[in-house]
Amino acid sequence: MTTILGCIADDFTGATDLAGLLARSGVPVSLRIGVPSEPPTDTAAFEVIALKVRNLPAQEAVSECRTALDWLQRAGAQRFYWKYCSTFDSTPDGNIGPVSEALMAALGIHQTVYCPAFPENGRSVFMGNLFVGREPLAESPMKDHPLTPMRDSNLMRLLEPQVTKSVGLIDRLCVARGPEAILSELTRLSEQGIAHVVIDAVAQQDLDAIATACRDMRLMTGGSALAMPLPALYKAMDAFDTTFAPNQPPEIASDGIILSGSCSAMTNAQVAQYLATGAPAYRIDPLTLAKLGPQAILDWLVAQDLEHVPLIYATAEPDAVRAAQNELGRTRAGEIVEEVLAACAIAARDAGARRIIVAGGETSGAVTKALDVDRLDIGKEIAPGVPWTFCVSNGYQLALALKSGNFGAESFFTDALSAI
Ligand SMILES: Nc1ncnc2c1ncn2[C@@H]1O[C@H](COP(=O)(O)OP(=O)(O)OP(=O)(O)O)[C@@H](O)[C@H]1O
Ligand SMILES: O=C(O)[C@@H](O)C(=O)CO
Repeated sequence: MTTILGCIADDFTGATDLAGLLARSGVPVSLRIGVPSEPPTDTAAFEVIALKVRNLPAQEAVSECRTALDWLQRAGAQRFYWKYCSTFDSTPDGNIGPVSEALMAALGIHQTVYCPAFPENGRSVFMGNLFVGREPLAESPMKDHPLTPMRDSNLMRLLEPQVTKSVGLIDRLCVARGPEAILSELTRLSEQGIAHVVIDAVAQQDLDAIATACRDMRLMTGGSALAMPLPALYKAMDAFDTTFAPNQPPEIASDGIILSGSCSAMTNAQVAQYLATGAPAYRIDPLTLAKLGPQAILDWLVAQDLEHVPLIYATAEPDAVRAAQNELGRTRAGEIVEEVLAACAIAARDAGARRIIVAGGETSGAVTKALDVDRLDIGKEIAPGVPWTFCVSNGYQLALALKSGNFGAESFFTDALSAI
């Protein structure tokens, strides 16, 4: 099937989030892990390429995203979506802005929109400021993120140092007037040379209006929720054939493992709640790991009964994360944890785990790469933005749930296990 929308996601949980929200419309969605080495065949109407580029140097991120764009263009896509985090995770160097500008240049377009709002998960944008629940981004737990601490809530100020062209805003007052008002404001801003337009949205109706206004844009950028209305809009435009057979989820054995590398406030609460169930658990201390290596963790894992779905976690409160980073450096602390959780995923799979739950985007990237998975099928949504996915790793059929740090209820881990 010719691809209608080609999507590039900057991390793996972001990719499953986007694929899950697109799949809510019942359309065929294919999720590729990394840019496929083969030319496109057997493509879906909606293709999502999961990359791990959020924390790379900007030039490397740009180069990977350009390669993804080329593949999606070869799949026939005419419209594209650049998916980043609903909490706009980035640094002054990027990578949201540099990738947008590179994709715009490659597509020969002069304007795009930015909207990370995801109202179902409490992310809203008002007067260009991003809120997490009722808190401005910079006052939310995101201020302590281990890799991209967010210390400003204003999306224009966050984006400006990342791009070379001008940044503007379409505010909620305009969005509330509907798609035509949004379109004419985009045109007015374009005439003023504004290339990067942040758009307010506090509710899904706002995102529906923005998506309607922008449905013909060659490149949109944002969180997953802005993309969610696109399948229905394209169907209404007769942009693709809507007859297809839905996939049947495979039967998956119940042995499993939970690997948590996210240190978000929500993951801390989810880990605490899972520990309270009495499930077997191992806490990774990055300082001990750096000193003694991973063997003790792997030995513990192979001694477990995977029917009880053990939890291995480095999840910690901000003070403990800072202490590890002060000693090891931010990048090294992150890397050694990701490496050991990736090694645990392989060991657990080889010991019979068929349900693997991973918390954290970078962590999910490391685990999925280690499992050498190249494609995920999208299954049932466990929580908004977190579907079960299915894949084959080393000949084994696995179910993977890749949970964004902040998503899911406190009972997420038990919710996931009972949703399959
Ligand atoms: N105790 C710890 N000390 C220092 N770094 C840690 C610790 N535990 C985990 N990390 C690192 O913190 C980073 C967490 O990022 P990750 O993307 O996995 O989670 P997240 O940001 O909460 O998730 P998402 O991107 O989906 O919102 C990883 O690189 C992980 O290895
Ligand atoms: O948008 C989000 O919050 C998530 O999909 C994500 O990108 C987490 O890394």
